[in-house]
Amino acid sequence: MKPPYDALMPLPKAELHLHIEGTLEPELAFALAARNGVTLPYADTEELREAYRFDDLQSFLNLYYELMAVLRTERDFEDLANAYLARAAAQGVRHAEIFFDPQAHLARGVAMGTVVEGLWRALGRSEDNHGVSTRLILCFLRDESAESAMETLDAAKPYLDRITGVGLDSAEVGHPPVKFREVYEAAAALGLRRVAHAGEEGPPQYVTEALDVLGVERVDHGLRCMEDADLVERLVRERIPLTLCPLSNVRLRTVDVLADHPLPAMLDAGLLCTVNSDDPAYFGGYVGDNFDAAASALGLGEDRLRELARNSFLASFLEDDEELRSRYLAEVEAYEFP
Ligand code: HPA
Ligand SMILES: [Zn+2]
Repeated sequence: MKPPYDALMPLPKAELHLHIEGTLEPELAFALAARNGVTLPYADTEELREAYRFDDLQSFLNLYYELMAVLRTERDFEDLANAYLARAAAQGVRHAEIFFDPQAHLARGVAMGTVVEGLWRALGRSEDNHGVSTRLILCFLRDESAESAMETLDAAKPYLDRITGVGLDSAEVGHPPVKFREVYEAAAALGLRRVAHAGEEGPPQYVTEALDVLGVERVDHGLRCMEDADLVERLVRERIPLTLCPLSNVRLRTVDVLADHPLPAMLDAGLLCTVNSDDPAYFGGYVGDNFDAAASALGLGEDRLRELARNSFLASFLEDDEELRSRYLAEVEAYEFP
């Protein structure tokens, strides 16, 4: 039986695929615009929300990068992160591994230190303030050059005590993982964990390449692996987690409707799937909303939902705090659906 909506909010979960810039709600965008004297090309929040009609990844990214203009100071990044953490905590998130896109800020003259220290003002106090443990993952923009990615990694070197790993995002098709071989090697040599978006809009070969060439430990989206049975078998055998984002897939037209989402087939195949929100301000919901929508549309029962919550902690980068991971896993097992 499908649990009622409210049951899925307190279910303890980790969020592993979340772009902090994608949590910028229209109300906060206008507040920051006013604070920083930035003019947005929209009259009000309603007109801005009207612009949230996406045909594909690129049409979303255009708006995503445009709105970042309002993020200028450490305090802006702190406020952005605190707003996310409060919403996430209210939806049962106990641990969040958060992506950020420094190149999009450096290009606007906002320094790496402003971004990282601003985010850290919120993340460093998140366990106390929100009851959410956090990690930070620096993403390279795959539609920028490999040289730019390497320069970005260099710029991040003074802040590596704040950064757990690297990722790869932005426009996927035409920008295969192999383009970033050297920067991923350099990141690995610095002791950073590695993930990458692959198989969202791009072909299954990009997933294989992310594993073989970049050495990723976790694949973001990875949806299109389902087109390649050998790849699915490998992902199952190697226990490679996939960070799925159901509402994002519908909004960006990767799947037509949620009822067609391959999540149940992926779980049946034995894949280590997790459910996440991606860019919740743009895609119609935070992670609890993704759990709820997926449960309703796909008829997920309690066992599947508990499996997804368990997977989120198993797939997290909590190797540096196994005690905390064990505590979270125990919370998942003890959770009683009302
Ligand atoms: O869903 C996404 N895919 C790729 N790049 C992104 N950058 C923010 N969100 C996304
Ligand atoms: Zn993403």
